[in-house]
Amino acid sequence: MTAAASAIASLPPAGDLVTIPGIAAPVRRVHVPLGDRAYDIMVGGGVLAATGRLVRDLTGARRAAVVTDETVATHHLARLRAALDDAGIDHQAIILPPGEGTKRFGELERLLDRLLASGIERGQPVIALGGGVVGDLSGFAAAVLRRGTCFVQVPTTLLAQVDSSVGGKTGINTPHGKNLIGAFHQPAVVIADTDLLSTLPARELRAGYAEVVKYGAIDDAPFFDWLETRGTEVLSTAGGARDQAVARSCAAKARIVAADETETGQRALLNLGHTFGHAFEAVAGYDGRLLHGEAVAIGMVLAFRLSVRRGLCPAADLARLTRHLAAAGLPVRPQDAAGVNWTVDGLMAPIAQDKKAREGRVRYILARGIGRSFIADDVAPAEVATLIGDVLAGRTDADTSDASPQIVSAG
Ligand SMILES: NC(=O)c1ccc[n+]([C@@H]2O[C@H](COP(=O)([O-])OP(=O)(O)OC[C@H]3O[C@@H](n4cnc5c(N)ncnc54)[C@H](O)[C@@H]3O)[C@@H](O)[C@H]2O)c1
Ligand SMILES: O=C(O)C(=O)C[C@@H](O)[C@H](O)[C@H](O)COP(=O)(O)O
Ligand SMILES: [Zn+2]
Repeated sequence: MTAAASAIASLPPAGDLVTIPGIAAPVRRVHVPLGDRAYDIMVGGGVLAATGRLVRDLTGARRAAVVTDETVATHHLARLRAALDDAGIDHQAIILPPGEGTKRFGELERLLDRLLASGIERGQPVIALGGGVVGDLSGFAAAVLRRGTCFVQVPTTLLAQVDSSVGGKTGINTPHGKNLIGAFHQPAVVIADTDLLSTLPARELRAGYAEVVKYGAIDDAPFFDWLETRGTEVLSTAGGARDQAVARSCAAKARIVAADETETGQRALLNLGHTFGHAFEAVAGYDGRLLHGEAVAIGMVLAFRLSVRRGLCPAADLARLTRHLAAAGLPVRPQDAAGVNWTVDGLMAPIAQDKKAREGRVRYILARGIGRSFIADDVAPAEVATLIGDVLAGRTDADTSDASPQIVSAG
């Protein structure tokens, strides 16, 4: 990863440090101030063991349903079950197939059937143990089960710890596009045990890192600077820098969500790279060839390239973003995902379905530079089609040629 000219050693810590009985290290607590739906995100190594007590103290529930996937169950379900047993919470585990393909209607129906069969009540939490797929699907199931059932997130991927477990967006994909069916349903608490990331494959870690970089690119230039220096540690080493990056990301998301819970305005900034990224995912077919975070990395580069073309953003900032993502081992152009038949028309169709559209006009998150993103509602489809066509044809703009990246691999 590029060493920034000036070493940025530290960032002000996010959240506050709390001690939880039975947990060796202090835990960082980030608050999401949402009135009667306010909750805490608990970040730190080992905090999983406190899940039962935290859930019991918050909800008073003595029963719960744990939803997870086969891979996560192998690694981490036994410890969550022990934590629930410790607190006297009777529970049943529902284990889903892993991967993006699970975020669909058929699986939602099967999950709802199993939750109903378990007899779980509204006040008894559905606990999502897994990545964004488990979180989005089971959060949506909780949102519609008995018209709203208590929900708890125990995220196990970097992406889920920094993004999908926070903010209450839940839902499923359809052949028309990503997350087109869903609901806002906030969790009662988020328990982000960063030790769980030790079993996560390096490719998944890198995909989650794209959403970390996103926060810097949206409105936190000092965080982006810091990532340029400490990103390798975030990707390769448990503890220290990784925990800091998770807490900083959660604090950034909490701040934006608290100001605009249901995305009537500024929350759309969290969609930087997603109008393009979701289209890439839809065309790639949710089959693992292109992960969500990878699609977001490519999408952010396109959003910055569009901003440069419009004369809004210095080309140097596009180059810097591209270099940092590529150095982290992330794809930066659609062609980097092999085996997908990319076409302009194929990508424009899901873009037209984007949820940020107003009166038929798709809005994009553009940038005046790193940390200076904004919502643009004057981007014409033809401008986007030209951009995508140029990128697919490998035509780079003369002033935005990217410096060759130094690839590093995650741990
Ligand atoms: N709701 C939101 O605000 C939001 C935000 C960002 C992304 N998302 C959604 O999240 C999804 C992507 O989430 P993801 O990247 O976590 O993918 P994922 O849930 O598919 O998890 C990635 C893979 O890692 C495995 N895994 C999970 N934790 C593991 C662990 N600790 N050790 C070993 N393997 C583990 C899973 O079984 C899976 O195969 C997408 O559907 C995206 O749309 C939602
Ligand atoms: O929480 C948000 O708001 C986001 O946009 C976060 C995104 O990283 C995430 O991928 C989200 O699921 C996208 O939301 P969508 O409304 O565009 O489907
Ligand atoms: Zn995302």
